[in-house]
Amino acid sequence: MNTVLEVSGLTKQYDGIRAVDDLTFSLGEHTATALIGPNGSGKTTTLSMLAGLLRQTSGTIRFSGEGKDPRSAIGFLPQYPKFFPWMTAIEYMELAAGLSGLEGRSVRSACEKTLGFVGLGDAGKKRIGGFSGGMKQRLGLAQAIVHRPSLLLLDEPVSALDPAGRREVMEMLKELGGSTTILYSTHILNDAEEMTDQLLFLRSGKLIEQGPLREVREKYGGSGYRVLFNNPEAAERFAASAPWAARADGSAVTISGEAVSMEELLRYAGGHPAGITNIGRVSVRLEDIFMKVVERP
Ligand SMILES: Nc1ncnc2c1ncn2[C@@H]1O[C@H](COP(=O)(O)OP(=O)(O)OP(=O)(O)O)[C@@H](O)[C@H]1O
Repeated sequence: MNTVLEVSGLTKQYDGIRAVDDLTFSLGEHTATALIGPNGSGKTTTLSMLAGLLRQTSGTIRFSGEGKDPRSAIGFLPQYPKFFPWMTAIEYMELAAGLSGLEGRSVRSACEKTLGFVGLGDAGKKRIGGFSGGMKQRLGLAQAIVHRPSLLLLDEPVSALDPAGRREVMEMLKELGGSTTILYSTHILNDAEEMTDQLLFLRSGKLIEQGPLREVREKYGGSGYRVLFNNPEAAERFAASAPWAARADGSAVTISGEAVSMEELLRYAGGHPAGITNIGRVSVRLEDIFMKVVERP
């Protein structure tokens, strides 16, 4: 896979605080990477340096589009995009398109098409001052993608949205992911779980865990099975007599995916069916992994 961005030893030192500390990672072409970490862990500072808005104290950022004007190759959505309330959405888009290097007669249609893509097709002539928070967030995304960047950096793209808006924007990002490399920070871990090839965990400016979601998941508990019973006693009996390690919790029994295959489990359960109401697969949630990673010594 081609590498789009290579970051090595990236560090940002402010007076008295190392906001970003020696980050090394790379982004493969057309992959989506979630940058996650507690408040103040350095996500915004990292994205700002990658977007070229903030100079690093040390370290290197190598972008495969080097040589090209980064404004035309990178799209950036800040955490709190700033708008001129007196401008209409289409005027703002044309301004953003110009700053990204788009010129000529196609600019207007690119802006209209992008507004349509983010669900603001009918709002082009409306003033931004009258937009809801969700509409502004969509407009922020639209300005970041109007020039079809090869690298899209998004700082909390969905945090300001309601659940329906979040879903829509995540679907848009998935669609863009087919042709763009995306790095986004988020606190909404359910969403990250859906659209992540790679995870980067930051804590106090340091990258303390990274890797493909599947590998990180395996490392922090993996996947397994949950057998549900119609009463806790039946669950206890099943867990105590099962030939593999099984943990009863109320009316449920959890079994590690490493201990047994689904086929074996079903065969065993068929011979010991007392009280069983459901058998399913479960995976450790990203939220649980997050807590383990950030609380790790
Ligand atoms: N201009 C600055 N001067 C001094 N310290 C700063 C500056 N900008 C950020 N910091 C500090 O750097 C650290 C990282 O901040 P940053 O905003 O990058 O974190 P974050 O992970 O994006 O947080 P959040 O999730 O709350 O948005 C914080 O301790 C912050 O106070």
